[in-house]
Amino acid sequence: MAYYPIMLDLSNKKCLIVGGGSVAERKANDLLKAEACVTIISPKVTEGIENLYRERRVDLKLREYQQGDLEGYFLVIAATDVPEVNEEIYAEACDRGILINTVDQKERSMFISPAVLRKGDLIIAISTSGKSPLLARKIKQFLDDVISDDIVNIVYKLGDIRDDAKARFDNIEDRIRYYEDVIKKYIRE
Ligand SMILES: C[C@@]1(CC(=O)O)c2cc3[nH]c(cc4nc(cc5[nH]c(cc(n2)[C@H]1CCC(=O)O)[C@@](C)(CC(=O)O)[C@@H]5CCC(=O)O)C(CC(=O)O)=C4CCC(=O)O)c(CCC(=O)O)c3CC(=O)O
Ligand SMILES: NC(=O)C1=CN([C@@H]2O[C@H](COP(=O)(O)OP(=O)(O)OC[C@H]3O[C@@H](n4cnc5c(N)ncnc54)[C@H](O)[C@@H]3O)[C@@H](O)[C@H]2O)C=CC1
Repeated sequence: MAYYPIMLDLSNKKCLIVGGGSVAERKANDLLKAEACVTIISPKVTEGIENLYRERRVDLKLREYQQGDLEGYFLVIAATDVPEVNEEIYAEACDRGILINTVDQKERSMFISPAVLRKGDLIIAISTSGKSPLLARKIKQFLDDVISDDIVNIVYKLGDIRDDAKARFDNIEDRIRYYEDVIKKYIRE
């Protein structure tokens, strides 16, 4: 499988997770970090999901998945521990043209989740194309240790000077030279 990585804007988009175990909880927290509107359908849920519901951060339907549940959603994650149910959800998502991630079968997924390191606006996503999620997590931890938190300010400042540079320099070559000088200065510091 040759994947195409993208950065999706999920803010205020309706996203559904079917299943309420530890995998569903991890995916729910990641979707919330992206400011998505999250609904979970599952007869049983973890304490973590129960807390998210109590804090009104997710909507919850305490029942099994039914055909038709995907109506109106932008994205769905099939995270039950029953392969046949995940297959049904995948089939409905394909019929409706909804983006789907099936946690137990990458062949039944239109996208898979990378391990994600966030430092302010810098987002580093690591995928092994599904070969070893554990390795993806370890690489994330390694990068977290070696990339200083100063990067948060550097990215912020570079974002800030960009509008100014567009007004100051007419051509892109001059702008790129300017950004490179600023980046060199910050990295040296
Ligand atoms: C294909 C994919 C689909 C998807 O979920 O999107 C998938 C599938 C499966 N994962 C399984 C197992 C584990 N998954 C993790 C952890 C994570 N899994 C994540 C992503 C992905 N997992 C996608 C590919 C990512 C890539 O391309 O590398 C991460 C990165 C992000 C996230 O989940 O959001 C997150 C780390 C988050 C972080 O810490 O940052 C751990 C380790 C742990 O829990 O510590 C284990 C146990 C160790 C191991 O197996 O490696 C199993 C077998 C279950 C079984 O054996 O029963 C399947 C199914 C299969 O492979 O058949
Ligand atoms: N993608 C990933 O990162 C990983 C995937 N997995 C896979 O993910 C699956 C789920 O893992 P866990 O969360 O640990 O399992 P779990 O057993 O803790 O949770 C399964 C959840 O699915 C719910 N469920 C069962 N039937 C349902 C139905 N018909 N409708 C709605 N909800 C239903 C259960 O109530 C439960 O809340 C496992 O089968 C495993 O193969 C496991 C580890 C990591």
